[in-house]
Amino acid sequence: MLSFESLVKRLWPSAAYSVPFLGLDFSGKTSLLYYIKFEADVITPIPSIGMNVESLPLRFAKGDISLTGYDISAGCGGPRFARQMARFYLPASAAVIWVVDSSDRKRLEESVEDFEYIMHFLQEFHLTQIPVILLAHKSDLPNTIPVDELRRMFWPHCKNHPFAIFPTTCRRPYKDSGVPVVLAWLYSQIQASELLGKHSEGQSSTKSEEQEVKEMTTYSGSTNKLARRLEDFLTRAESDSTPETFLQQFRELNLPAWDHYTHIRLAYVILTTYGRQKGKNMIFDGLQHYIANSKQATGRAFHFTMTYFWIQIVHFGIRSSVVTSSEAPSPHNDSSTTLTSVSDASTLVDTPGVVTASTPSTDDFFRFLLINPYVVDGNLWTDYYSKDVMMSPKAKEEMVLPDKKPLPSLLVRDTIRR
Ligand SMILES: Nc1nc2c(ncn2[C@@H]2O[C@H](COP(=O)(O)OP(=O)(O)OP(=O)(O)O)[C@@H](O)[C@H]2O)c(=O)[nH]1
Ligand SMILES: [Mg+2]
Repeated sequence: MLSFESLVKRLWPSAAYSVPFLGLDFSGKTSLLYYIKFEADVITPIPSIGMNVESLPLRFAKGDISLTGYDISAGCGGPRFARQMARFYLPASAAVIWVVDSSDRKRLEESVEDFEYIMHFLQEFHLTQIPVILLAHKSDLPNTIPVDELRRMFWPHCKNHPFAIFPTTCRRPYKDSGVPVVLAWLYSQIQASELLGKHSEGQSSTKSEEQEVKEMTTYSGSTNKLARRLEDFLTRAESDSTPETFLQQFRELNLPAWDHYTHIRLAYVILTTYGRQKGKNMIFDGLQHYIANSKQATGRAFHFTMTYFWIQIVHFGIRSSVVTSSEAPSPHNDSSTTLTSVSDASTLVDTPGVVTASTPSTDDFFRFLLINPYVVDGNLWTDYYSKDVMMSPKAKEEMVLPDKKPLPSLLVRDTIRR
């Protein structure tokens, strides 16, 4: 069984303080994350799936601090997906940032309800020292909900957490956006908890591993199907063979299993090792060969659109897993680019003739799963395709576009990166 500490160490390998941006969909989490990173409103976000993870090196008069900011979106797994995933991510947080779209009164109750769930979770896990920051976001818009009203609604759920509420916006110059005040408060809280020895390391290590495991498995709110599947995937990833052995097994028609986990790992290992252009063809050809020649896949037929769909989803997830410390010019940090990720993004560029292969480690796949938990959902395609379209003879033979919504766009992801 996996402990929180091991999960988090693999997810955020550096020593940075991890800070999740949580809140309802459309509240502005992704916008804020990149606004902080670039000190400017430079991205056009699309509804996120999975997570966006960014290094945020911050500079203050009293010293520097490195945060790993990430937003967990509701994503493809349904509106409750993010909160069901909380148990995997929150225990090592240095703070929790809850984003409210203060211009949206209609969804206020829903936001309070989800916030209450997260607070309840923190209580249950005795994570009561974690500072909680509520952002009354989109403060540039007219008729926003007054900060005092938000305080009255949210604060009672905060119990003993250090709590603060700030209006913020990404639509004003950085210095007038409210964000610098938020970060200064966060910095002071982290400093204070360092002095008192209460940083996450101390918080989670005060419990025995046995106690953690028991709580993980018995917590009433966290028993949804996808969370259990993620746990199952992570457990399998713990004891996987090396990527080289795995590829060898694929070539020799001798994979350990023929199931969703194996297919996702296959796409991941091939795309990260060979890049998208070459990898995509290897997956198409390799799967057709496997299905035609292996008893393991007896009765299965190659499905072109389904295969393409998963290549796209896994490729998108690989892009999301790249954490950089300063890959774009940031006023926080002007040192040269350093990639600290599972795989250098350049391995994935479709540039003919250029193959900058790098075989991922087993840990990399583990981390990929944590950042992109939605890939565990074998029915994810139903978010994009109707059954009639996906199961049509045409879709089995050739690539058919989704009829419900467009596939996640790699171009948008790349725009964010620049
Ligand atoms: N007026 C205004 N709009 C904002 C602000 N911040 C974000 N938005 C817009 O709000 C919308 C939602 O922003 P996102 O950053 O995608 O929200 P999110 O919480 O990440 O949404 P999901 O990924 O779906 O969970 C986008 O249209 C943004 O441009 C802001 O400060 N002011
Ligand atoms: Mg988002």
